[in-house]
Amino acid sequence: MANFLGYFSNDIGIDLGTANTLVYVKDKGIVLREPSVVALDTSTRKVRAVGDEAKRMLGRTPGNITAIRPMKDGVIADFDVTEAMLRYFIGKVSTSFRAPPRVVIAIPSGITAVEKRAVMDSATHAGARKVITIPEPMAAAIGVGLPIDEPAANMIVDIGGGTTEIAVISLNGIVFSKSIRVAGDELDMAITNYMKRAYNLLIGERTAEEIKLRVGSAYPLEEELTMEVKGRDSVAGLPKTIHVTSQEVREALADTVAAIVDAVRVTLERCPPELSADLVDRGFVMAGGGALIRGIDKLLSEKTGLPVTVSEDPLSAVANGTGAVLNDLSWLMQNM
Ligand SMILES: Nc1ncnc2c1ncn2[C@@H]1O[C@H](COP(=O)(O)OP(=O)(O)OP(=O)(O)O)[C@@H](O)[C@H]1O
Repeated sequence: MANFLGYFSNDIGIDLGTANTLVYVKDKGIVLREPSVVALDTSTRKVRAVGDEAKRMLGRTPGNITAIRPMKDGVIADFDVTEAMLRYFIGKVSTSFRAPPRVVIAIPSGITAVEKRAVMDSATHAGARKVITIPEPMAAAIGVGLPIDEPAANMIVDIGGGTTEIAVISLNGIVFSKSIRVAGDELDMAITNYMKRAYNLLIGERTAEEIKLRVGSAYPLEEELTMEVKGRDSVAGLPKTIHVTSQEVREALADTVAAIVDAVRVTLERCPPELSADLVDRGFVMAGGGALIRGIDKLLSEKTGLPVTVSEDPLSAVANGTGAVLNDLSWLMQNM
């Protein structure tokens, strides 16, 4: 029965993320990578733009258009808009398909049954012929190449936009997992709040993310950085420019980073002793865009005493994992 579902080439894997959606087409690899953002006409709710084009509009729309992120904390916040977004992305990659695609879609491990059903319905309404789900940390572990079929601990820490997923996997199964709704978006929010508190400076979502990317860190840097930040003075109401240092941003991020460190430690504390013993040598692998925060690997290694590796292309790990299982959907159905 191995591969009984695998004869068609129109199978796709989707990482439907809070920040980014990636689509993997079987035998082709990742063919689409766009922000999970949709711009809508305010009065008619008609979709005006999706993905990259819509993200450029975030915070800059006139009254008749709203740019929204339909996924929040790793789950669907707006069902209709998520469906429209998925329909657009699926349509974009499946122009050459003869039949509607079968879709493997990664979902957070902490999701409720109702939330899972919403994702599946959304993909079905968006044009999928069949929808199979895979827990995000499992997809990430497969995507980074961990030998999850071995009787040994494989640990993955995936810091995305809305959720941080931590899991210990052995013999194709999740032994223990923890999902917290604290990740990249919370880090951006911490920066927004800091700017308001320290400088009376109001900044938008995109600026907060840019500060994180350019000067954000979780561990002291060999050479600290500075950045010019523009926004609006909350008292005078006028445009204002300030200079912020990487030390300040690290301080702003500290509490949120600590919550992620805590979740990793809790997972380790719950790990059965034999698997803990494996982790002493094997350590864990980091994936998701949050793995790229400067020094987060160093901090986590220091706080856990374990070796930590950042995967080669952390932003693609989950999508690559969904792609890897497309070759053997029967494995997925047996194990998930
Ligand atoms: N170089 C970087 N440094 C710090 N953070 C980064 C970097 N690159 C991307 N990010 C952050 O990673 C997050 C997006 O990561 P990713 O695409 O893995 O998440 P997602 O899959 O959309 O979210 P989720 O898994 O929570 O649904 C964003 O918050 C983004 O700001």
